[in-house]
Amino acid sequence: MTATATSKKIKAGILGASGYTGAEAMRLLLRHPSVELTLLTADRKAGQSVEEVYPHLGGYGLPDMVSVEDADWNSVDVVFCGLPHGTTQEIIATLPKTVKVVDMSADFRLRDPKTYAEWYGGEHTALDLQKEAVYGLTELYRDQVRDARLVACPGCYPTATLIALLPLVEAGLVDPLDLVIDAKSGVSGAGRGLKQNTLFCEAGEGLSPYAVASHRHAPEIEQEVAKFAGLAAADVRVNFVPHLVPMSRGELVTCHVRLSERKTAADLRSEFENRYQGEPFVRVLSAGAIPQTQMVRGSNNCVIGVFEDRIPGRALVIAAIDNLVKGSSGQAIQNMNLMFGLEETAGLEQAPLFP
Ligand SMILES: NC(=O)C1=CN([C@@H]2O[C@H](COP(=O)(O)OP(=O)(O)OC[C@H]3O[C@@H](n4cnc5c(N)ncnc54)[C@H](OP(=O)(O)O)[C@@H]3O)[C@@H](O)[C@H]2O)C=CC1
Ligand SMILES: CC(=O)N[C@@H](CCC(=O)OP(=O)(O)O)C(=O)O
Repeated sequence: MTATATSKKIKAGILGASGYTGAEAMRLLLRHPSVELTLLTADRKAGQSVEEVYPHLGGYGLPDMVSVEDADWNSVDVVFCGLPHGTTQEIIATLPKTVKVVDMSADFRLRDPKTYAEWYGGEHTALDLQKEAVYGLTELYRDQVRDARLVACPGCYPTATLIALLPLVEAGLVDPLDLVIDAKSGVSGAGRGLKQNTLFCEAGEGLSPYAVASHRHAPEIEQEVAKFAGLAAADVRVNFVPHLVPMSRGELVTCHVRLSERKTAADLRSEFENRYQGEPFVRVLSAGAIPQTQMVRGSNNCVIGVFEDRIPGRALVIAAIDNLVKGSSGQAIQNMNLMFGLEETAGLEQAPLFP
């Protein structure tokens, strides 16, 4: 179904609407010219109104939250999944094939079932769907996303990291076997569920590295770096360390790269300028300008800066996104737009919120 083929609005459901990515998807889709929200699901909050769960979204006439068991799949053309890992695959497997799926969880991102089982604590239960899924890093997979029924949106850290690295790896400008990624995220990246490390007293006024060199986004980044470098995934290992930062949203990655012979930071900048020219949501900053999370807050934008390193033969690429927009719900809507033949930017045009 394309928007040009029918004037009817696309009927969209959000599974996991009571979570943070679900709330952000609701906020963005409320302004989407071609989408009507017809189904919202929750687990513990099933039966509650949107106003009860998210007071800031009250008064927009959204449907109440229902459990997945009570969902009417005939009421939707597409579902956005903001569900925990493992849960999505079970639920999606029961859906009619006519419903398109934009998944924000990690269930369909990893192509190798063994790697999935190793990092996500068990066998995948919907391998046929995993094979069908297209990796939804829109800027790099646009053509495949257009034709997909099931899109697996990248994790928030991989989104920023891969936008910053894949064009350089593909062009042979940096060594794919020497990538160090120093990543920071706002606390909403951990979801709305109660967790000790995201309590105000534990996350506030401090900076905490976690999952040091053992985060499940490392194999996802390695999968894509390997693909774009023409290597086997098993041969690529990246150094990836995430940090929790006391801010509600935003994400920034500082990527330390080794330049290929005779290449300079200026070559990296030229590659980005060529590659991302005309991209509606990726902005390569002018030399010297420093990416900050404040530049992208509330928007679907990704800003990138390239810097010389004092160590000869090395450079730094810094990228910032909003984890709840480009890092999840915004990118998911960008993908949905392509899947339905809409303007890629529909519903996503808002400028960043500052201060
Ligand atoms: N937060 C972020 O920045 C990003 C998150 N993601 C991924 O997106 C997904 C959603 O994340 P987020 O919104 O932060 O998570 P939240 O924890 O905030 O929300 C999870 C949602 O799933 C529902 N849910 C939980 N268990 C079940 C179940 N067994 N059956 C049906 N529904 C269930 C919850 O319902 P209820 O509240 O009623 O219990 C809630 O609506 C996760 O896979 C996450 O890793 C990806 C990129 C970025
Ligand atoms: C701050 C924080 O806790 N962030 C989450 C990443 C959220 C996300 O993008 O990832 P997934 O969809 O892969 O879960 C984490 O590190 O687990």
